[in-house]
Parts: sequence; structure tokens; C-alpha cells
Amino acid sequence: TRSTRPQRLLGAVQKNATRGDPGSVIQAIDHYCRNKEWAMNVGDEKGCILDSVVSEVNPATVLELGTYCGYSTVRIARLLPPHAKLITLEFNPAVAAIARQVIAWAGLEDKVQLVEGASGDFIPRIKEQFGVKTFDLVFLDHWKEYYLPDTKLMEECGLLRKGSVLLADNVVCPGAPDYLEYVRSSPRYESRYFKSHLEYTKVEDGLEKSVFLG
Ligand SMILES: O=c1[nH]cnc2c(O)cc(-c3ccc(F)cc3)cc12
Ligand SMILES: [Mg+2]
Repeated sequence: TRSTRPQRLLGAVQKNATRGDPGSVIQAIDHYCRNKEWAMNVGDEKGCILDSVVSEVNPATVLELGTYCGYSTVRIARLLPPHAKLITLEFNPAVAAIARQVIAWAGLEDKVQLVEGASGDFIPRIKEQFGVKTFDLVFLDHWKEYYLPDTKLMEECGLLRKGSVLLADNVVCPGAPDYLEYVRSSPRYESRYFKSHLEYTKVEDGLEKSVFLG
């Protein structure tokens, strides 16, 4: 039976990237998706914005909603300080299995905890199951319909503290209008739009960075 897109993306990593070298894993995925087959990684252009936000926040605890093949997981984890922890959540088990191998190829498995499940079920359990009090940085990159409900759930579960940073991908394409309206109008957030392009294309997209004010 025909391979899946994530399987082919993993193949490109194993063929073209060096084990233990996160930069080469990122490069291999971007080259494959730009030249062979598009895939919904945050990509190199928005990835540089992600890198700058991660470096600025220098987080000890990171939550990523939506692992996909682990491209942004590797981008984030490669920049984390030694004892920092990244928890990444993926709904699709087959895709999670690919992401585990991509993260391992980059040599970053010690910094990353990949959890399979639905965000609505998982978020209320994080404190007790993962011993995390609050997140310094949350990267929302799962499904646009869940950005807003999951943000409200994180607030309710006390997972955000004064200064926690939410960074949301795809706020223009595919778009998360209700989420944008919320973080831009709420007095509890200081929000800013980083204009960019949909990964590997000329279509507009961008990242919304929102600081929780407590
Ligand atoms: O569903 C998505 N989750 C996370 N990130 C995405 C992402 O970066 C891009 C897209 C996407 C954008 C345009 C299109 F024509 C088809 C899919 C979807 C997701
Ligand atoms: Mg995305």
C-alpha cells in the first residue's frame, strides 16, 4: 500500500539529515517540502519568527499543541536551555509515531515529551500527570477551531501565569478569527501579529503572539 506523506517526510530526514544534528533535520524537511511535496510544517520563514520568540522567552516549560511530524518540536527543542521541558500533543497516533522518529533523529528526545490524545481531554490533566505548574510558552498549531476553547481551558486550569506567551500559527491561513478577536480584544492579553507567509508558498499567513497579563 502507498506510503503516507509523514512516512515520506521521515524518509527524507533519514536520507538527508545527520543523526543528532537538529539543523540538518530542519533543513532536510524544508528542502523536501519546498521541492518535492508540500506539508503543513510551520516552515522556514515562520520558523525564524518562532525561533526569535523562543529565544526571547527562553522558556523552562513549553506546551506545543499539534506535533504533526515534529518539525516545530525540533525547532523549539534545539533552542531550549539544558533542563527545560517541551510537552507536545498529537491527536493522530500514526503521525505521532513519525514525529517520535524525527525528534529522535535530531537527538532531542530527552527534552521532549510527546503525548498522544485530544487537547480537550489532555489540558485538564497536565498539572497532576506532568508535574507542570504553568507554561512559559504555548505554541498553538493544531486545529484552528480549538485555538479559542483550548486557550480558555488553559486559563481555567491555571496553566498560564503573568507573562506566559501564546504563539499561534495559521491565524490568517487557514485562519482562526474567533481566537484573534478574543486575544486582541481581551484586557488580559497583549497581542501582536507577525506577518509572514503560509509555509513554502507566497500566500499570506502569520503568527499571533499574545502575552497573558494575569
Ligand atoms: O490543520 C493545520 N494544523 C496546523 N497547521 C496547519 C498549517 O500550518 C497549514 C494548514 C493548511 C493551510 C492551507 C491549506 F490549503 C491546507 C492546510 C493546516 C494546518
Ligand atoms: Mg501550522
